[in-house]
Amino acid sequence: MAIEFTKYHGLGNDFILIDNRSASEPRLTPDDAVKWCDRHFGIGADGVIFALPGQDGTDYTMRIFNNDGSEPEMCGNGIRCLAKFIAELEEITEPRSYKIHTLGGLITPKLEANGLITVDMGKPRLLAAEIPTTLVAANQKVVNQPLEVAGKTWQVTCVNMGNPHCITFVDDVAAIPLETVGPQFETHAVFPKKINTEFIQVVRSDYLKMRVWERGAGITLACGTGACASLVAGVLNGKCDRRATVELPGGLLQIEWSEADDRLYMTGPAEKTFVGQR
Ligand SMILES: N[C@@H](CCC[C@H](N)C(=O)O)C(=O)O
Repeated sequence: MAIEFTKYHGLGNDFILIDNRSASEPRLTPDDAVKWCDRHFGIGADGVIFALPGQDGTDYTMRIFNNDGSEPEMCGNGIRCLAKFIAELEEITEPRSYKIHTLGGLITPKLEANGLITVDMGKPRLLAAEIPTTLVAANQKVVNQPLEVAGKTWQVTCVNMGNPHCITFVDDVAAIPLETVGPQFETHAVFPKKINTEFIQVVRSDYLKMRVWERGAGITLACGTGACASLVAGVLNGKCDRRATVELPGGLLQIEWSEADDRLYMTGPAEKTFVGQR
């Protein structure tokens, strides 16, 4: 039987959204997701997102498969798309927020009157399992660790925003050969769960330029969790303010790491592109 879907994107980071409210397991397998996401033989997307019933007192559960079929814990651009998708399913037009259960914890997107979505992304974790313990043990520093990749030593800071990120500050993001170094970061032996990799150019203390190689999806036009993780890395390295604009190839995100509650707040758009069935 054909399954209905809606295609959304958050700054060009694009997803197939599926109404999965009637079942607690995703309606597609990871193999299906690979086929659906194929840009030549399928619908084409960076991932497939399922709106499932809530659990532990939440309104909904979000599950997501990357376009290689792997399942990440969280997705920042995806959860903005999910908020718009469920508002449409519920026929809600006024501002409201949703409590969403994810594998990365409770996340709360809020639909604003201006059409943007502000997401309470929770607190960053710095000493998560994803931070290579070999590196931490080497000099007991959490930020700015040396890491050998592609024959070069990079200074990296690893931040977990539900999913793991490895951030490097560079002078010129345009000069980074993402297609070649990205996969080598992603599959580096020190990251047993693989990793998302962000390269950040500090334009001003309140304006960062970012390019990303995503775990399980490769080069994407934007990454919300990556933008949050990068701002945290920037603050910890004394390179940026706690509130900054992050410029991605697909557009701008506003990110704040609140001093008051230690939580990250991400504001950006989500747009519906088309509906279909397959
Ligand atoms: N694009 C996303 C992150 C999607 C998951 C990522 N590829 C992973 O495997 O962790 C975002 O906007 O956060």
